[in-house]
Amino acid sequence: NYFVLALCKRIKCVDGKPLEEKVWVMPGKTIFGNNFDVLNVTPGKLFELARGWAKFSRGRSYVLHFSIGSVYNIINAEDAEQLFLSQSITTKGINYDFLQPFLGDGLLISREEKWHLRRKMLTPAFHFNILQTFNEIFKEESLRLLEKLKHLQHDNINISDVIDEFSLNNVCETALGVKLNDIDGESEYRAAIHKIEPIIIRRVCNPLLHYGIIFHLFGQYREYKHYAEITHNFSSKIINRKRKGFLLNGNSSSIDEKNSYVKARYAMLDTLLHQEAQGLVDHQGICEEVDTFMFEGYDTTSTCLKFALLNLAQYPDIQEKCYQEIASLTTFENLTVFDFNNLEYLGCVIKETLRMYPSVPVVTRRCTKDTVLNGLFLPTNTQIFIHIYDIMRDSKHFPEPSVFKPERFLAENTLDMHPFAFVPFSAGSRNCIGQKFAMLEIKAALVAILRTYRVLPIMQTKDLILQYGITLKTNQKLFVKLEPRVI
Ligand code: HEM
Repeated sequence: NYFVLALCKRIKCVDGKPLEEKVWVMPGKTIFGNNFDVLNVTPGKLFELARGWAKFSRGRSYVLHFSIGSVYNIINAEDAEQLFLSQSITTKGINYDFLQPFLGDGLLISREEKWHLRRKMLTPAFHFNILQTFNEIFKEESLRLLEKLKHLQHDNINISDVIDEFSLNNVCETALGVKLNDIDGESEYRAAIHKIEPIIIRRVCNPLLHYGIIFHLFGQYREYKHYAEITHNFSSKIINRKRKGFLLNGNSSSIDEKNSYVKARYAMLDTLLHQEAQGLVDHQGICEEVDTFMFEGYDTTSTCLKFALLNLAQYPDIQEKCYQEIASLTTFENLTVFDFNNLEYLGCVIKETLRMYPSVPVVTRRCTKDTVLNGLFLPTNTQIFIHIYDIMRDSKHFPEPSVFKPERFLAENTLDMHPFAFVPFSAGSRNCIGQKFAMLEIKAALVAILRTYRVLPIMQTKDLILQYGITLKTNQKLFVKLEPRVI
């Protein structure tokens, strides 16, 4: 149909049948395929457009045609399964290229051997033993969060600022091992990230800006560079601070490398500095991982926490059930990782929040060679967009998908759940390395808040206007009100 695009290599069915038999081929608005469908749309419009496509295809995965090539959009668990299980389709898609000046070639973006080595190097830094030490910091930071909320409790509270700060403090103090108390530039770092996000979405939506030279000349390259520098200056301060402590306290001598029974475990930045001392990673490598973990560890978790608070405010009966679950716990300071893990209903609330408002609504991959997936032939450079948001709103697996029902995640209700129906942390080899970290941090914050306050609604979740950022965003500020509990 698109004769202008006919020269491009296109997706085909392996068995020679028409493509429409396997996937929905989304009609474009012009003879230029879907190129002009997304041109210069806002992050909000893009989100709306993608939901429209998912509705139009009635749950079938669909193909879009662009001048840069075809995009295979996966929107159901059945089609996601083979992708997540694949050991060969692990290279990230085009939108991650645009993140590169900000995050460098860290774990999120890197590929092949480099990714493999780094993942192996950093996995122990998220081991259960390490989480136990992080738990103390999460609790400390949760108590500091309560202090802040105490001063705001008489007003409608804009939760973004306090939660963002909470989340960034946590990741810096745990994974990076540096307290932010006397390091300035934290709020500038957060502000810079929020300036970078729309620049990236704008670039994704304009195929011309995909070309580096055009983005440099006519895109927001200078602005992007400026904001990326702010984030890098902040992360450099953290690395320098940690490096000083590392040199002062001595380094690799404290690791019992020879004794295979004693496997020392360190927070992420310590691990990297130890590896640097052994020549296994260089300064550049440390910077890119710190940038990656600081961003991934902060923005994703704070997004989930904000939506969880909105949901709890919206559904007082659900909030009450959470309160009943935590009411009998010991004092907050004495809560262990086991105590938090045992909070089943609160866990269900967090999962249902992630299902309806996934912090990462879409992840992407690129075919680095001709590939066969789900009976489709995908030529080299085909982009694959895995719409986590749509997968988790599929009524086949989650009846009444727009209704907030934490009970869906009670153990007895998940026995027959499709293994790839609930994938907020992605799945397969490139799944989220920080998922247990995130669940623990979110639980600590919610327990602290819920045992002290009743969270009251100021806005309705149905009125939220969602939009794409690097993480899920809303185009309005998020407010709740707090009422102290009388115990
Ligand atoms: C609710 C919180 C979180 C959510 C929903 C989330 C979600 C995700 C998703 C969907 C991916 C896959 C990205 C892709 O395939 O392109 C991912 C990867 C990753 N996440 Fe998370 N994440 C969360 C918290 C965290 C935390 C707390 C950390 C670190 C402290 C973290 C670090 C990472 C890293 C480094 C990767 C890349 C892993 C790799 O490719 O090997 N995330 N996350």
